Amino acid sequence: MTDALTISELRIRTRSHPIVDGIDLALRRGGIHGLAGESGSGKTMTALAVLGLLPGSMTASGSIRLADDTSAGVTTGGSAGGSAGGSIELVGASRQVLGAVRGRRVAMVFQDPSTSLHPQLTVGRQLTDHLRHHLGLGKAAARSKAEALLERVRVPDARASLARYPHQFSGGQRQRIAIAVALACDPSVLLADEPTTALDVTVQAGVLQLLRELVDDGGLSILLVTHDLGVMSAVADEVTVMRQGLVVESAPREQLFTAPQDAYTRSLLAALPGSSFEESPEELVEELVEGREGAAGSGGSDAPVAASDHDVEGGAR
Ligand SMILES: Nc1ncnc2c1ncn2[C@@H]1O[C@H](COP(=O)(O)OP(=O)(O)OP(=O)(O)O)[C@@H](O)[C@H]1O
Repeated sequence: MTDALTISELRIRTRSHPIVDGIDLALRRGGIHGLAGESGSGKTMTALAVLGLLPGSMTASGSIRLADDTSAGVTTGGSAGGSAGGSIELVGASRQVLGAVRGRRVAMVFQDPSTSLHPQLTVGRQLTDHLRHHLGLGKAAARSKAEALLERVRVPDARASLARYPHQFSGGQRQRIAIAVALACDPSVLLADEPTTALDVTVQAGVLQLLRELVDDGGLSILLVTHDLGVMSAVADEVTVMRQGLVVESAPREQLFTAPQDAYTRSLLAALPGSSFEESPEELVEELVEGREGAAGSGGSDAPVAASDHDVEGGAR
């Protein structure tokens, strides 16, 4: 299977009405695929369907296939949830298959990092518990991997940070820590649902840059759910636009932003300040943040990550 995740004819419905009405989406390996669209269009439910985490009142049909590069596969047989032809079907998968996929092959980060962090456990404990439970690591190995994970997501002073509690970090650093937890088992796919929406504009850039770096470093593909097309323009390689449970347009970033085919996409883009898509994602992130700072009348700058997150010094109490 060439793509990291392939969604085909996905339908999600409650007893009374459709939520997602037959969508297709291919998340390329080593790419960021943006899922955009108005509130209620079905973006979050699409992401939750990947992990089999839809509300109990909803059912899914169609197909979500996850590339399976391991020789053993997740399970030994069966068509629903089985590993076949180098991929694992997630729609209708058994608990056993979903349990093996969640957190290990596919991880998720949410708008509010507190969703994934326990307030009364140190960051080190949360990471090491996770690593010991999922990867069976010993205490020392788990601690050293936990420290490496915090370094990977650029939390300053990783070793000392292991002893701190989530409330001792700023919002941006908490989101980085939530990303570290998500990456603990080296998933191939990260579902990021509005990961920067709750953050200050200056902090958003650092987190977006981190997502880009994680993908560029190799081994990770990201489905980035956001209503914010500015964020999309900065980091996504491809963008799918949803409206009322349907895909209205799906295209590479440049094409979508410079030659949108659909009237709804055009109306969303009309609200954005113009950008040149010849620039690198890093330049676009910078431009996005500068534009927003200007609009917000902020005097802040896109300083290096630790400073722009005004973390540890500014955030740790
Ligand atoms: N627990 C639930 N039970 C029933 N319907 C729900 C539930 N959660 C969400 N919905 C409905 O499902 C539809 C799709 O919601 P979803 O959260 O996927 O939208 P979204 O595109 O992610 O929007 P937003 O950007 O506001 O999060 C909406 O109409 C919403 O009202």
